[in-house]
Amino acid sequence: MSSQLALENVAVAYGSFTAVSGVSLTLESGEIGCLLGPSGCGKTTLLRAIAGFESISAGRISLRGDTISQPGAMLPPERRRVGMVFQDFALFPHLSVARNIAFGLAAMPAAERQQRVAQMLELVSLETYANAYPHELSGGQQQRVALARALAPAPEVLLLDEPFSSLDSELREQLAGEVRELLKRNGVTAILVTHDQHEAFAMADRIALLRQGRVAQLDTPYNLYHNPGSEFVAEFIGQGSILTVSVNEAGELNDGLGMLDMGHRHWQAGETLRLLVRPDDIEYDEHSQLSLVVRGRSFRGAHYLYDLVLPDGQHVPCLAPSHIDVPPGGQLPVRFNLQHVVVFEPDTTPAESATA
Ligand SMILES: Nc1ncnc2c1ncn2[C@@H]1O[C@H](COP(=O)(O)OP(=O)(O)OP(=O)(O)O)[C@@H](O)[C@H]1O
Repeated sequence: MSSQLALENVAVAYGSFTAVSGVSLTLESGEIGCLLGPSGCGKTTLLRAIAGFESISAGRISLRGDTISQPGAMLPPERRRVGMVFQDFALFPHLSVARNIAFGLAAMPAAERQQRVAQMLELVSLETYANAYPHELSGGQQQRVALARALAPAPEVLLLDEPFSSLDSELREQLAGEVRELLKRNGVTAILVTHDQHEAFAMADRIALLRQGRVAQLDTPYNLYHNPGSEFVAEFIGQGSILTVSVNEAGELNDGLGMLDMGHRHWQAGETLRLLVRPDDIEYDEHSQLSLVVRGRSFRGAHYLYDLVLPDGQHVPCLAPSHIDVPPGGQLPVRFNLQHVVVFEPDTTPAESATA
């Protein structure tokens, strides 16, 4: 059976500049995907290509097996059965909530339209706001109206363009979780664009992390964090440091501290490796012989995130309970717990250019 949405080897060019190339990904029915990445990596360009606002210069985009974009041919946005929620919600200020939601249903007979609007109001729990105007609603409520409006025509895929960015940061993660619940409950296939990994984690089943117009890794949130395939992914996702370490004659890793306990893993003597160390790979241990200098720290409520200096000058993060209160310049006794860390071969390839 065909995927709900499939991108095969898609490229998008603006004149001679190739903004996106070689992008392949599929979404199955009811799946929530995410395009994540730093500013300028091509997220919006890809979303616009899926919506039909941007033509593609290579590859194919299809919805349930039907081609909607290929070089030189594209179905116009209004014929794609794609719904869109914009960054600023784009509600019509002079229309009531109900009329905003009814906007895309002009072709429907009036009675059916009214029923559909009522159903959408219920879906987003705004039944009592049908006659309110957008300015009378909170940011979160406005967003639910935008969602209801986009879902009203029953699109085959819902596109969400940075849907939480105009809301305050406290609300964002909570809303991302709520929107996920709503979409999952209703079996909506959706794709979200964001540069915020917490939003991506809270909403998506699978994430395509983009770098300079290409997919750096397409994976579950768990794998992106725990099994990053490259240093770029490791540095973009979560916190951590990448240490340069050498392998000694016994095949063990040595970083100037003595040996790092890596469980049963061994490497070729003489090699240099890059090791991803996450804050939870280094634990506070009051009995440890090893103390590291505190370079800085930030308060996280239950924890301090410490920035510690190794004897050779490299830094490592460490998450310690916040009652362990060592100011910068002090020494924190720690233990390395590196059984699950990720090791990279040295990355000598220069960053790829997006321009083909
Ligand atoms: N209309 C355009 N004409 C020419 N270049 C463009 C156009 N739109 C985007 N670009 C370029 O294409 C690249 C990708 O842009 P895009 O807006 O897709 O990135 P993004 O990942 O969505 O970034 P942001 O998170 O900042 O919105 C950038 O280098 C951008 O400068």
